[in-house]
Amino acid sequence: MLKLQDVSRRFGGLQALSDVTITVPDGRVVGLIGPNGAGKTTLINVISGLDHPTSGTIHFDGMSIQKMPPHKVTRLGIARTYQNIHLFGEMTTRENLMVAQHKRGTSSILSSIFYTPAFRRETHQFEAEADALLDQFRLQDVAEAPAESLPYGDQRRLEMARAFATEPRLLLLDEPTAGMNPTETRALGDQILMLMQSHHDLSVLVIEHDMSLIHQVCDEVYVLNFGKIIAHGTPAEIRDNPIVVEAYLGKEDSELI
Ligand SMILES: Nc1ncnc2c1ncn2[C@@H]1O[C@H](COP(=O)(O)OP(=O)(O)OP(=O)(O)O)[C@@H](O)[C@H]1O
Repeated sequence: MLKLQDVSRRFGGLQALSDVTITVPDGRVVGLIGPNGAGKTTLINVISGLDHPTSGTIHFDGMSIQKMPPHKVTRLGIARTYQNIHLFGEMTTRENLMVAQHKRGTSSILSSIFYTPAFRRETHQFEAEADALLDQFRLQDVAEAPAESLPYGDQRRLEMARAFATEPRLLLLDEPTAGMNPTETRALGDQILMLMQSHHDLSVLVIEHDMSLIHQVCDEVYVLNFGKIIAHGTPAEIRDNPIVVEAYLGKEDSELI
């Protein structure tokens, strides 16, 4: 379980997060919505160790993580995707997955140079797991293609598969459907639901502007506005909440439906 308690992040004079308290229980999909500039990416950055809160605490399974660097947070079982795609473009789809798997590998550099039995076993295990991920994320047909040559929707799915290759217990998704059409968005929602069915302990925190995805996958939703949580509830409760509607209608680019 992830628990943020009174988390604040100030950038100079700008209060990007202000006393944010949220919980992501095991086995649940929690949505985070809010107008542009509300602080959503900052929130995912402080959870994943890319940034740190100015004050407040973050606990994952009871362990304090608010000062941890990103690689330690990943090792604890928290993985993320980015709003802008962060793939290794010249590497193949399969290689992108295997790089992520090696983050949890135990073989030393020496064992790889001498190609020891332990190193070979680990490599075979990673190859088998990469095949399973390619299958699960419907990327078999593009397994040997450079990531940069993939259609946009496939690149987004590969980002999610690569985060999943680290075997996370908490997946942080930063606008996973950005730039997708409604059919691709629906398919990505199905993908998240399938992951939840096959991995009962997995929890997901998803930032989204697309309310159809929020309704499709989320058990509960938090709404952030000017760095503050202004509402929390089921997707239906959030849709009907006048405070939330006002926060969005106050913006010219209101996208809440
Ligand atoms: N490193 C930084 N230095 C200074 N200000 C920052 C920094 N990162 C974010 N901010 C500011 O913090 C506020 C929150 O930004 P953030 O990117 O978290 O919002 P967001 O809700 O993710 O927005 P969007 O939906 O547009 O991605 C914004 O005003 C942004 O300009």
